[in-house]
Amino acid sequence: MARESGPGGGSRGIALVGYRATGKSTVGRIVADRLGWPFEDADRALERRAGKPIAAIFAEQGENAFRDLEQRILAELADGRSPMVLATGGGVVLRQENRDALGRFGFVAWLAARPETIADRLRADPDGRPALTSAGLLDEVASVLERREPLYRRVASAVVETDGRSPEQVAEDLLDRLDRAMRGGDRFPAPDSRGRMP
Ligand SMILES: Nc1ncnc2c1ncn2[C@@H]1O[C@H](COP(=O)(O)OP(=O)(O)OP(=O)(O)O)[C@@H](O)[C@H]1O
Ligand SMILES: O=C(O)C1=C[C@@H](O)[C@@H](O)[C@H](O)C1
Ligand SMILES: [Mg+2]
Repeated sequence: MARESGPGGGSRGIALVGYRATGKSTVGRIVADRLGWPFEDADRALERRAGKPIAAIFAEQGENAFRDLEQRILAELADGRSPMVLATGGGVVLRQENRDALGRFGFVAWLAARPETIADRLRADPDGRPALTSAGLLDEVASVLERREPLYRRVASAVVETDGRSPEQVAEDLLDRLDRAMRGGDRFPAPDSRGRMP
């Protein structure tokens, strides 16, 4: 799959990208537990730094200010040397600087889902996510996702489908993809997806 920074080129571990409610935070935690690696959620790191929820940043300072902070947080998180599992924000791929920073991760998993699935999950998880357009929920998801898909694809080492699968099944698939990528010779930091050192 095409990448801007070369497949498996980074040493920062695993990053999960994808639209809202594709399960980056939920699945990322499971994968980190399985690997025994630290887990970080870029959205939560950003909220800690800002001292307020993302919705308040959008409302008070606008989306651009949020994107600037998102870029700073990702740059910091990508700058360590030991492996971690990072759940990113859904719009992280919008900026070239962020796509470059994702190249510091050895494996970038794109969690994918159909717009209908995403809208259903968002309705069931009213987490105060700010609107991204003035359209209705399903129209917003479909149109924003369509615009972002080429960007997710550009940074992804693998696409992991999440429709009709539990977070545990998605995590298992991700770990299998990781194993396969390592066997395929991609450079990746130890240990492997079962916690073994190569
Ligand atoms: N595979 C799945 N099957 C069913 N529900 C799921 C699945 N993955 C995630 N969910 C549910 O969808 C909601 C959003 O999940 P989560 O917060 O992990 O997504 P996210 O990709 O991190 O979203 P965001 O970009 O908004 O942070 C939660 O209620 C979660 O339980
Ligand atoms: O898709 C998006 O643009 C966003 C997704 C969330 O993870 C947050 O990063 C924020 O709500 C913006
Ligand atoms: Mg999340």
